[in-house]
Amino acid sequence: MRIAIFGAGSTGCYLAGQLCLSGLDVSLICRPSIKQTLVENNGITLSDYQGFLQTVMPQTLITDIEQAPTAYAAFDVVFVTLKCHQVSSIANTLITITHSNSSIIFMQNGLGSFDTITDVLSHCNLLQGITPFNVLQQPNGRFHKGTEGAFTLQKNDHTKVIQIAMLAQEFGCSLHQDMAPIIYGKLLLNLNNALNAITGLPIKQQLSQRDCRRQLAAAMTEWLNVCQAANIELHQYTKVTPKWLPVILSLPNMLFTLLAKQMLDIDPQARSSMWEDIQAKRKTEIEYINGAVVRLGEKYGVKTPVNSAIVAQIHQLEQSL
Ligand SMILES: NC(=O)C1=CN([C@@H]2O[C@H](COP(=O)(O)OP(=O)(O)OC[C@H]3O[C@@H](n4cnc5c(N)ncnc54)[C@H](OP(=O)(O)O)[C@@H]3O)[C@@H](O)[C@H]2O)C=CC1
Ligand SMILES: CC(C)(CO)C(=O)C(=O)O
Repeated sequence: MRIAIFGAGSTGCYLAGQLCLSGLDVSLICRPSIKQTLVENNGITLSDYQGFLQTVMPQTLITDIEQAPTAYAAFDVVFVTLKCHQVSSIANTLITITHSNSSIIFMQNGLGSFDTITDVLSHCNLLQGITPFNVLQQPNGRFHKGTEGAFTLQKNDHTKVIQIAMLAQEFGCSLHQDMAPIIYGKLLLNLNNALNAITGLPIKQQLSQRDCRRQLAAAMTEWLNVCQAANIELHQYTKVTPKWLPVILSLPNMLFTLLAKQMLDIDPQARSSMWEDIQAKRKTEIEYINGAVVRLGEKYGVKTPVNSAIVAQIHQLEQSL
């Protein structure tokens, strides 16, 4: 089984590293700067907040598909790990590198990017996946996992093989038939991405401040209201059920610290991917995250002023950089 990671950046390199260490055949399709970093540092170094540290080199590093004839119809599984707004631009290349039995697994946060591509890719199996944890790209080809969780993939014959290989290395990997609750539930957590980028603080420090938690609770409450109106079910990622999260987040600091130990058991330096985007002066995924809450709110007649304000603030930040 040949696997490609298309758009290997923070999460893509982390996933590639775990797959390689699981004994799978992995190629990266990445920017020349990533290739150069990996060549100079003998591969991808995976590290995590619990002390894991290992370096591994993927089989092939491709920076230009047109210069890689061995990539034509070559991949049985392609993980797409680029940003939401970049997904639709790679449709033709995805067709070129896959065959009729391939599985393409889209690993984006938020809502909407998957829908932009499904119509044009009807030749093979289209799946979704989620990275429930944070990955920060660091110097020297190091990719650091800052929070807990394991890759979550839609179930089919390819992902079953991947899961077995990953579990054998104790990496964790969960499979689900119905990805909708997984994606919608993750969106609830991603409502912190923009707030984290706005405060500029590490997530742990941000969540230690009650005012910051209350803003997050307000944004989450709007999404929970939309989900109730739209009859959307949410997967539970935290110890408490989604509907209790805003309540817990709004507690005074002492009570919150006592009750939400797991939420604060994260790397002191972990930040959201949107914080990384703002720092790198890249376009953010705000329209697919808080923007999606606003759009669905409009559709179901639920007011979402908090998320609208967050969208506007992030657009302002994008323009000021
Ligand atoms: N980072 C994180 O901690 C988490 C991220 N996610 C989600 O995962 C998805 C991916 O995020 P993340 O890994 O952070 O993204 P990154 O921006 O780190 O990685 C995407 C990579 O793909 C590259 N790329 C874009 N287009 C192409 C192309 N045509 N050919 C080759 N390379 C390309 C980008 O280069 P360039 O920048 O030059 O365009 C970048 O290096 C997002 O939806 C994000 O929300 C989910 C959980 C955690
Ligand atoms: C893991 C989490 C929720 C961390 O903020 C994330 O998805 C992101 O940074 O994009």
